[in-house]
Amino acid sequence: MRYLSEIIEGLAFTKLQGSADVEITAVVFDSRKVVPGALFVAVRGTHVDGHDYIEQAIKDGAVAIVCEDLPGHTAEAADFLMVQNSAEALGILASNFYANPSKKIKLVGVTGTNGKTTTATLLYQLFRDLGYKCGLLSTVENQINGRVIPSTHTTPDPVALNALLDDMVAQSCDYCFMEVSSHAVAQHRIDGLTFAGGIFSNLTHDHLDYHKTFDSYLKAKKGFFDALPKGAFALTNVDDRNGNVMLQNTKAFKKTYGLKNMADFKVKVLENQFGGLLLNVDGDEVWFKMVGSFNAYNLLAVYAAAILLGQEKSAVLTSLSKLSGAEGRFDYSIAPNKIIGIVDYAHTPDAVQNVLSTVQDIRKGTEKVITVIGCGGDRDKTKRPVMAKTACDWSDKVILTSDNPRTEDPAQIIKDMEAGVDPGNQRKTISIVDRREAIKTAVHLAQPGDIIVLAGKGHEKYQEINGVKNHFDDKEELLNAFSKL
Ligand SMILES: CC(=O)N[C@H]1[C@@H](OP(=O)(O)OP(=O)(O)OC[C@H]2O[C@@H](n3ccc(=O)[nH]c3=O)[C@H](O)[C@@H]2O)O[C@H](CO)[C@@H](O)[C@@H]1O[C@H](C)C(=O)N[C@@H](C)C(=O)N[C@H](CCC(=O)O)C(=O)O
Ligand SMILES: Nc1ncnc2c1ncn2[C@@H]1O[C@H](COP(=O)(O)OP(=O)(O)OP(=O)(O)O)[C@@H](O)[C@H]1O
Ligand SMILES: N[C@H](CCC[C@H](N)C(=O)O)C(=O)O
Ligand SMILES: [Mg+2]
Repeated sequence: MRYLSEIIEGLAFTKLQGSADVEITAVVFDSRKVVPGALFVAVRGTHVDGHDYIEQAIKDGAVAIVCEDLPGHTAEAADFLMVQNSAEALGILASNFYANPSKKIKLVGVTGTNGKTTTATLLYQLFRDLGYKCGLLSTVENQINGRVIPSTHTTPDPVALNALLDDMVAQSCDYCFMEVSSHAVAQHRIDGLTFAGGIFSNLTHDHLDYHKTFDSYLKAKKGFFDALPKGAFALTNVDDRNGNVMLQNTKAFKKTYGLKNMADFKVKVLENQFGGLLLNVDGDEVWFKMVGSFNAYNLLAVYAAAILLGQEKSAVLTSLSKLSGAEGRFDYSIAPNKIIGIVDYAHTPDAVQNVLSTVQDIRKGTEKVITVIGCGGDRDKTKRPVMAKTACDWSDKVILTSDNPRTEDPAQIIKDMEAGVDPGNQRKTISIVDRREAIKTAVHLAQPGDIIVLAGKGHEKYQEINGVKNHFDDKEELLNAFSKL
């Protein structure tokens, strides 16, 4: 329980009505979750306007309201505070409500189109191996010192986020490694947090349904670096064409990493096999369990961040060489008849190309690559034809299927994908709406030694169809089909 006066510290507002010193039991931005004594923040969303629920929130016991526009009639029962941007205010209010946990832990954020989960998870695994207490906020799951807390978003909303950080502080965590999605920056989910460092992985095509243009997607990512405080580090991938853009306006100290361009931290890929990567890291040759040269970037980012956080090189490399990263990323299994199956979360054109080009780099030569791929419904439609084209360009056979259709017609999503397939590649593709059947067919078509790539769902344990999440697990389906061979 805290007083309103404490929660609004640092918030720019026009006080309109009330004492500003009532006791607050919770900060809530969804009227359906209001409890007696709550502070309700009215946020304008993509579907509805939280301002329309102010009256309901007060009926349900809210004692204070933060809003951008005052409703026609204001109930005497509540304090009203008017702000310019409620979403921005929510970040500050949530941080204050939990007594600013991000200031009591070293918080490191990872942003970029691909590699966030891998990088954040490796950092979490590394620092735990080095003996620290840590938290992780990621797409796959959240964790506090090994305790798993299911995650619903890549970056949680500000209230959930601060509650998790507060829990980490209570569990004496030294570090928290978190993913920062572009939605989170644009929706102010990370406002009010104090970061010790930020890492940029890369920027390629994704989420244009939400950001509309690549430029505004870029601006969202850059916004994270612009807001980093002095004293934090801003670590960027200079091989990405937007890597330096991230550093343009940051107050944090700037550090770079890369495989190709001049950088503060560099590695060289010496070997790239199914068994892992042999890298030269600042003169030391080290084997890592992670597969694919894109993972050389993730490993380098993790290594660089660990050094910037004051860790010792040899201890970092020894620990890092043992780690295998997040679930469902280049996860491979071998069938009794030697078919290889790879489950990977590639759900952007660049990730599809990276995973498939890696397979091409490390396969022995004569084997065929069969890719099973779909695209999510109610998400960026423009990536569908590109992902299908990329899959065809890098595979011998492609089975176009469903990912999470959500509220869309799965057959139409597949049609959108088919539109991207070059005429010369059309005979390479088959379309099978049912993902389970698609996986079975891939296994059926494969000869010993062939490589099957199941792209897009990685760790996901469900398939979302019309608002219902049915149990579905690519790895389980793959192993099931293998067992029937
Ligand atoms: C498009 C998007 O990002 N939407 C997020 C947004 O919801 P919204 O703007 O649609 O909210 P809305 O339904 O219009 O409601 C507006 C406001 O009215 C309130 N409301 C609504 C109804 C009601 O009865 N009472 C009430 O008070 C809502 O609580 C909200 O504050 O704010 C919500 C609260 O933070 C999020 O849960 C929600 O995520 C949705 C579920 C989602 O699917 N988001 C995805 C796209 C996402 O965020 N992805 C990123 C990146 C993924 C990645 O690349 O890894 C992520 O970080 O996970
Ligand atoms: N550094 C990288 N560069 C390009 N592609 C990558 C990189 N790391 C991973 N990938 C590819 O992207 C997929 C997703 O990786 P990961 O889950 O780490 O990314 P993410 O940024 O967290 O994605 P999301 O936006 O869904 O949270 C992987 O399965 C792999 O195919
Ligand atoms: N974090 C990504 C997940 C996509 C995963 C894919 N399986 C899908 O459902 O589209 C997003 O929100 O775009
Ligand atoms: Mg992620």
